[in-house]
Amino acid sequence: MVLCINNVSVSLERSRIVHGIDCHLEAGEVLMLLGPNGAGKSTLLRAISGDLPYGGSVTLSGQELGKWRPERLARQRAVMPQRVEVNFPLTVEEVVQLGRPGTARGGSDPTVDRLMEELDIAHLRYRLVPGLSGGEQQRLQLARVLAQIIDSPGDRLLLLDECTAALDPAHQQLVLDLVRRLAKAEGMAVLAVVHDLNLAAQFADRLLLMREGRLVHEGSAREVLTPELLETVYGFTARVVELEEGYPMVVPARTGPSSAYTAPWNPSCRQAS
Ligand SMILES: Nc1ncnc2c1ncn2[C@@H]1O[C@H](COP(=O)(O)OP(=O)(O)OP(=O)(O)O)[C@@H](O)[C@H]1O
Repeated sequence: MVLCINNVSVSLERSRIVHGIDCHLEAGEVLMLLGPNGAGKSTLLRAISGDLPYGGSVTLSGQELGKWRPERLARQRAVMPQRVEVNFPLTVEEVVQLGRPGTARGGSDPTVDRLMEELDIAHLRYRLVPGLSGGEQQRLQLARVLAQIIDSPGDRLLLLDECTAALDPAHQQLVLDLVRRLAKAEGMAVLAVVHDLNLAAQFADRLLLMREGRLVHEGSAREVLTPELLETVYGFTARVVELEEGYPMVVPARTGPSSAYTAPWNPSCRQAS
């Protein structure tokens, strides 16, 4: 088991934000964490990232996080937080290289080149980071965190907090496809906070649904993305349709003034049973 979270709780300013979460993650698995705003997803991720103190136990490869030597841990666990501000005048290539301690700055590194290609930032290689668009910055930060662990021996854990929030639909697909391919090909374990239920259905092996700091449901997309659970957790009325591609899709129900919009009929969709 790469990651074991046992009875983890987090308190901030004397308020309990995360209440006794249990979950585990195996090599090659992609687990996505869902839930409404304020559910405690980022707080849980920050605890696993070593950013916040927690109660309970979090082990990586069987060893409690606090017992890892920081330099070893940095080769096994990489974290992409929700917001990364980069205001210093480094080039795109230099920022990706920050994830590769030991590689000479300016020296050639095939892993850096490959990640820049995969994340569609190779053409920005010599651009200074402060001038990049939000989506370009987000892809760059993912390249940097992947560079940190991609070729480390042993278990690797990738923690992503809304890593597609600034991306257009094509780049959302590109990024999550890469993350999933790396999980399957390299055995990386991935825990990602996402808001887009349909991206979660498409790319996750398992979903974990949180509300008010507690785990509400865990399972496959079909088990978690049900109209009943979505209504209970988000207060959101939706239909769930089964796609021919083999995963479900959530379609918001038309309510109120927005009902003027009529979605085009899609013959590849049929109602989930
Ligand atoms: N330092 C803090 N002190 C007190 N409460 C905090 C602190 N930081 C966060 N919170 C609260 O903890 C709750 C959970 O926040 P968190 O950022 O983990 O939620 P989230 O599920 O990631 O939400 P979102 O989807 O909006 O990003 C929120 O109600 C937030 O206001």
